[in-house]
Amino acid sequence: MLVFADGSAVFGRGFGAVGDAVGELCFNTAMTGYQEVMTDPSYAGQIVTFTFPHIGNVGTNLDDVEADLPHALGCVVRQDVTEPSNFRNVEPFDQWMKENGRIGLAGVDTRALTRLIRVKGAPNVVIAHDPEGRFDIEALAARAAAWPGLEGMDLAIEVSAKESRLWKDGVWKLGFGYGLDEAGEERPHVVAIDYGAKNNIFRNLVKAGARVTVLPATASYEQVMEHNPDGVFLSNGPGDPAATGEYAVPVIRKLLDADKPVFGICLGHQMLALAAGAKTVKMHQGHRGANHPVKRLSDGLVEITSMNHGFAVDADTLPANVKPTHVSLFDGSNCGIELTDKKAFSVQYHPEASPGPQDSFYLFQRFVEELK
Ligand SMILES: NC(=O)CC[C@H](N)C(=O)O
Repeated sequence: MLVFADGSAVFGRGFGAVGDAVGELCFNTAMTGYQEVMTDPSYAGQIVTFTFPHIGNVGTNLDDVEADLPHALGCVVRQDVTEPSNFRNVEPFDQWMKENGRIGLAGVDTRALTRLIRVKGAPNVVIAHDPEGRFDIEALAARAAAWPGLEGMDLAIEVSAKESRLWKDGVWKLGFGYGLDEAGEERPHVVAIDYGAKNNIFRNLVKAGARVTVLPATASYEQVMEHNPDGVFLSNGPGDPAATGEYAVPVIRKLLDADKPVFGICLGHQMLALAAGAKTVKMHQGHRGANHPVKRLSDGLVEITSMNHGFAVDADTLPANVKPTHVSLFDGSNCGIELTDKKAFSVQYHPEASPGPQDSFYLFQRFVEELK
């Protein structure tokens, strides 16, 4: 069941792990890519309602992962998970959820739940799974009420890579998998700061022609510079961008002062904006899906994008040297910036897709070409 802070509850049929977890309930409208969504570290602290009814029907595989583990705490789905039907399947979705300690709830009216989130905003809930049905609803509601919520919560530090490493894989090809990066030393060197990165971002940087070294979120300015980067990439990640405190924004400021080219995605976009002097705000329901239209302001072209964010850059707070470059056609919120006096730009959406359309792959090429 799902238990809300006010004591209301939604019942369904449990799958995956037995137990309970507290977090923010959000919804994602993507029609493909549930394994990528579940493993996206930006979903730490969240429970995902999938609006698409057939979740789990292609099972899980070893390739479609954005991190080593699922990071979403659980998921809520309409249909019961069926036998996997796909040549790439390795393990059924419900078993994969169970092995990874993630809770699933099926048989829920996900349309009603989504409407509730849209009206009331993303609520804090407990998801609980007990095959015997022994639920202490009052205690679970109290837990949901006591959870402080994502605003002010720093989660990037928890999911970030702990060690630095060289990234090797390129993008996935049918029959070949991810393949190895044959890149030589002469390729531009991107130091990617991992605040909870999705793997497909690094794969796309490699595909665009970069050599990629991944550093932990807590890497200091000096540690970044030791790797002699041609450019620095700021990754996506979970939690409140304004709560990343001392380890992120001050380092980004120093990188800008040193005129290092910077490219940021999602949390990285929000933190570049903070470093430039803008503010971020918590959104009512957030944007999560794989078909969000975004307008590129330079020429009016519309990109269909993959999105996953619950915070946004407040466009009214952008300083004079920060130009908005992209805007959401759903609600007008800021979706991209460029610093006019530095080589730094970022987008709120996910050009690496996974899941989603490939309209925005050009951004990786643009960044790597600039470094060349
Ligand atoms: N995908 C992301 O990087 C999400 C950024 C941030 N945690 C948000 O919810 O807005």
